Amino acid sequence: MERPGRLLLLSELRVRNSAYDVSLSRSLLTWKRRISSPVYHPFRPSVCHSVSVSEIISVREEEEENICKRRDDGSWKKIKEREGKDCRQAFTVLYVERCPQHRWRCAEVTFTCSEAALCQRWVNSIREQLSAITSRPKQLLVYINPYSGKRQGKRIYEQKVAPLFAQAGVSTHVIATEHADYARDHLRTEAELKKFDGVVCVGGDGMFSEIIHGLIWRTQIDGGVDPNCADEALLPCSLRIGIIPAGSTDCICFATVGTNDPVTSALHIIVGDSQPMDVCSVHHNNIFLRYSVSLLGYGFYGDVLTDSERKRWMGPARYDLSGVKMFLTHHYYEGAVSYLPARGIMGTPRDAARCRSGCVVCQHNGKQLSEKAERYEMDEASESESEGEWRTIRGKFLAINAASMSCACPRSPKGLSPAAHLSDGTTDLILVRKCSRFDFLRHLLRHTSKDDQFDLNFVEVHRVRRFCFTPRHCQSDSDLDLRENGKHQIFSQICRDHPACGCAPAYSSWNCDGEILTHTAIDVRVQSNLIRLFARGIEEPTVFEDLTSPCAI
Ligand SMILES: CCCCCCCCCCCCC/C=C/[C@@H](O)[C@H](CO)NC(=O)CCCCCCCCCCCCCCC
Ligand SMILES: Nc1ncnc2c1ncn2[C@@H]1O[C@H](COP(=O)(O)OP(=O)(O)OP(=O)(O)O)[C@@H](O)[C@H]1O
Ligand SMILES: [Ca+2]
Repeated sequence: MERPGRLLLLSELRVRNSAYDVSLSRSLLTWKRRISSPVYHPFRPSVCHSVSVSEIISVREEEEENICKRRDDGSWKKIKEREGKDCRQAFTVLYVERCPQHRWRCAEVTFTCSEAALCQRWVNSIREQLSAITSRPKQLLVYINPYSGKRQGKRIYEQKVAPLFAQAGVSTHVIATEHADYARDHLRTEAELKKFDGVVCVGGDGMFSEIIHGLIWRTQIDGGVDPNCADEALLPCSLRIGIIPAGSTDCICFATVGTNDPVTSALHIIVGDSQPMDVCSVHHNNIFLRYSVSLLGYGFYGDVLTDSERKRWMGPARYDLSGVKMFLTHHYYEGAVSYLPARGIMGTPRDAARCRSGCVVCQHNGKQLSEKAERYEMDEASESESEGEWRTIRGKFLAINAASMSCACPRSPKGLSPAAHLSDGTTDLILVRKCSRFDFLRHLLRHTSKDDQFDLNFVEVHRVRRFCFTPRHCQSDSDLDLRENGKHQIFSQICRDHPACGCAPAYSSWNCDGEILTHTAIDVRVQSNLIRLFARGIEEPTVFEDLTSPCAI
C-alpha cells in the first residue's frame, strides 16, 4: 500500500447517505466512513477505501439531477439539491477497479459536499493531480482491422473503448483499414506521428505486427539506421502501442496484460502504462524479412499456419482444425540451428518464476545489456568475443520455436515458454526432436497443464541472443552427402507439386507471429526493448482483487 504523503485536501463529504472523511494527497484518494457512535459496533465496521491517483480515470461535476438521496425503504431516488446555476455540490470520481483474472473495470464514487465552493476545490485539485501525470496519452492514432477474429473490431471499439477514451478526455484519430498492410504503409510514410502520444491497434496479433512493422521502419529511416543490416542495433520507437484485442489468438495482449479484454486494455492505455518489449529482427543474407515479438516457429507451428490460411473463413477455429491435422501428419524436418547463448543474465527457461509487472529479471538484464553496449562502443570488441561461442545443433525436428515472450494465450494460459521474459533481451529457442506421435502429444498436452513441457528427452530449450537456421537442403556440400542431398531436393520438389503422394516434404515454413515467411534459412537477432506497450506486465493477484484497495488503518 502506497503511503499517503502530504495531504492536499481533507474534508467531511457524504457518499450516498453516510459521512466520510475524504483526503487527497499527491498519490492517494482515500475515503473513510465516519463512525457516529463512539461505541464499538461489530456489524458496522469502519469502511475505508483508497485509490491511487495514478489510477483515477477522471472526475466530473454532477448535474443536480444526478444527486441521489436515500428513501426510507433503503432505495435511492434522484433529487434536485437546490435551484440556481452555481450549486453543483457533488462530484464523481471514475477509477480503476481490479476484478478477478486480471480484468480491470471503471468504477465510480460520488461525493456530495456541504457547499458548491468546496465541491469546486475538490474537482480542481483532483484535475490538477491528473494533469501532472505526464505519461498519460492525450492524442491517439487508432487503427481498426474490421476483419480481425470474428469481425467485431469496429463494434468493440465503438461500444466499449471509445466511451472510456471520451470520459478520460483522450482525443483520437480513428482509421479503419481498407486492406492488408494498410496500417503498416500508413505508419511508414503518411502518418503525422508528431501529433500523437501513441498508436492503438484494434485487432489481432497480425494487425499488431503491421503496426510494429510500420513504426519500427519509420523510426529507423527517420533516425538514419539501415533496417536491413542484422548487425546493427535498431533505434527504439518513441510512441507506445496499445492493443485492443479483437483477433484470433491475441497472445501479445494476453501475455502483457493477463487477459484479452477490451475494457481492461483501454484502461491501461488511459492510465499511461508502459511495458518495454524485445523484438526479434529476422534476416536472410543480410536482407531484412520481418520482425517478431511472440513466436517464430518452424515445423509444426509453421505448418499449422500454412494450412490454416486456407481456412480463414472459419475464423479462430481454423487453428484448432489445422493443429489436429498437422499433429496427425507428423512431419519432421532436417536442418542445423546455430545459436549464441545469452551469457551473464539472470533467469533460465526452466525457472519457476514468471515475468510479472515490475519484473526484476527484465530490469537487471536490460541494465546489463545497456552497460555492455556502452563498453562495446568504447572497446570495439566484437559481439562474438563478448558473448562467447556460437553452438550448432543438427538433427531432425518436429518443431523449432523461438519464443521471445511466454506466448501465453487462452489456448495455453502458461504459453510456449512459460518463464520467458518480455524485455530481457533474449528469446527462448525450443527444439523438439523427431519423436513418436504419442510423445509429441505428451509435449503438446503439457502446454495446457502444470507439467513441464521441456522435461522430455526429445525437447531442449536454450535462452539465446541470436540464432540462425539452415534447412538441410540448403546446407553446404561439406555438411552433407551430396548424393542424398540431390535425392532429397528432387523428392521435395515432387512432393510440393503432388501433395497427395504422402512423402514427407523436405522443408516447412516459418510462422512469424502468425505470418508465413518467404525464406526458410534465416538469421535472427533479439533487439532489446525496441518497442513499448500501454501495459504493465501481468500483475500478481492481490488478496482484495474485487474491492477498492482497503486502507491500512
Ligand atoms: C491436445 C491439446 C494440445 C493443445 C496444445 C496447445 C498449444 C498451443 C500453443 C499456442 C501458442 C500460440 C503462440 C502464438 C502465436 C501467434 O504469434 C500467432 C499469431 O496469432 N498464432 C498462431 O500462429 C496460432 C497458432 C495456433 C496453434 C494451435 C495449435 C493447436 C494444436 C492442437 C493439437 C491437437 C492434437 C490433438 C490430437 C488428437
Ligand atoms: N481491411 C483489411 N482487409 C483484409 N485484411 C486486413 C485488413 N486490415 C488488416 N488486414 C490483415 O488481416 C490479417 C489478420 O488480422 P488480425 O491479426 O487483426 O486478425 P486475426 O483474426 O487475429 O488473424 P491472425 O490470427 O492472423 O492474427 C493481418 O495479417 C492484417 O495484415
Ligand atoms: Ca524476451
